[in-house]
Amino acid sequence: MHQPSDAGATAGTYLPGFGNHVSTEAVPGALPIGRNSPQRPAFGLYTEQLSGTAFTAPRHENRRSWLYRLRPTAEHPPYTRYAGAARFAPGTGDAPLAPNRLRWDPVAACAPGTDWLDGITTMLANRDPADLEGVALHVYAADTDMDRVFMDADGELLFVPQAGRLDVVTELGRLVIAPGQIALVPRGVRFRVALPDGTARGYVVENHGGLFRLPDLGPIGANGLANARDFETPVAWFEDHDEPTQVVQKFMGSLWTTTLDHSPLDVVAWHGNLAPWRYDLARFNTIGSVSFDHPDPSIFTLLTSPSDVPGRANADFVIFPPRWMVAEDTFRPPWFHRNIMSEAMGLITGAYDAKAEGFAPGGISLHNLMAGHGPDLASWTGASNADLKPHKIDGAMAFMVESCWPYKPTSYALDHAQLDYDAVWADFPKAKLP
Ligand SMILES: O=C(O)Cc1cc(O)ccc1O
Ligand SMILES: [Fe+2]
Repeated sequence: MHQPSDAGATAGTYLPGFGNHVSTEAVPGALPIGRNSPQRPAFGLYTEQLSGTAFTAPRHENRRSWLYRLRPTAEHPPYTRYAGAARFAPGTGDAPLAPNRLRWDPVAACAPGTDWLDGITTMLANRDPADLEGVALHVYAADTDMDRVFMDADGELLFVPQAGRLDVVTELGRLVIAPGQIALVPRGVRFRVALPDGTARGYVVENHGGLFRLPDLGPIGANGLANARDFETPVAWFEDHDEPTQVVQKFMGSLWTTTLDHSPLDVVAWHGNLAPWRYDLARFNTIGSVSFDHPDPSIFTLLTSPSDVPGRANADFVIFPPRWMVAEDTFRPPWFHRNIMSEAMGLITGAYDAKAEGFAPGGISLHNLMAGHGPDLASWTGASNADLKPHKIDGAMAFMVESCWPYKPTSYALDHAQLDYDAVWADFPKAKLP
């Protein structure tokens, strides 16, 4: 039967560090010592290796964990197409991609009884999951705990809550996150999401490419931005639940389902360096200009997924946290620019300094490669005339998923974009030559 909390550590027990080699057991003696695959694991547990990188990946990039579970994952009936989650993973269509800038208001409230999975709307995607490259941006709105279990074979999932906490119950442990925190579930790890506050909204970044890692710091030095010690990995937790459990998985862009006669969240012990984690954005050590000019936003990179081209990210996850603006003789908000990288942005709370209005918490903006963008007229006017005293941008948290691959909006997204986004850059006064 269901024995959540007594069967191991309760939610809220975490181990610090990013990408560490962790050993954790919810039942003493469950974890083999000195070998991965003993002939007869303790208690008749089943051994399983979960690989997040190729067996032969260089050692510093190699990520895998060993799981010791009540039943082997291999024991399952065939998958058939899943009929729910109508706005999840619908594909982006073959129509030519217009170069237009686009912006979206938050999605409408969900129908009552919608869980996190069925409450997902896919907004933007680039590349095919089978390419093992690219990223997708989904939003969710939900008001019901999941009974079923989900697994994404197409990529790792980065949760960015915007309203309401999430209790992410995974094969490798439980993570509770609130708005202002983020969490990552590796590709292939099964989980369900409960809503401690009854409702929840937010974003999910799905990364098909190289695993998110901490960026190199270059001249910044050995410390700064997101520090490794502030990431938290849950200890082992399992449920012993012999009841029918629906499993839904995303595989090659479509959703599939099967039903097990037990819960697959049955990993009693595990060790390795492929694991879920959570991180509090308030721990981000924000670095900026203390002289003049507005630095490139790469200074705010929290996580990076590299592509095959050095320095050109498959996806950078970048945040715009509260910070002091002190630069002298400087236009302080983001400048006008055109970028070879494609920029998808979301807003967790507050107001973004380049957009006076129209970019609401829960909304999204898209500036694909070479799209001219930057401050809207109101922000430009204000910042051009501001008294340049030290000023704190406070109470705001925006993020950007910057990708070398242009994003395609889904057909739902195209049908629901704001109609007049271009107008925010209308009516700039012409420069006057002497
Ligand atoms: O377009 C945006 O708002 C994101 C952004 C922020 C910034 O500070 C500099 C460049 C940039 O693309
Ligand atoms: Fe930009």
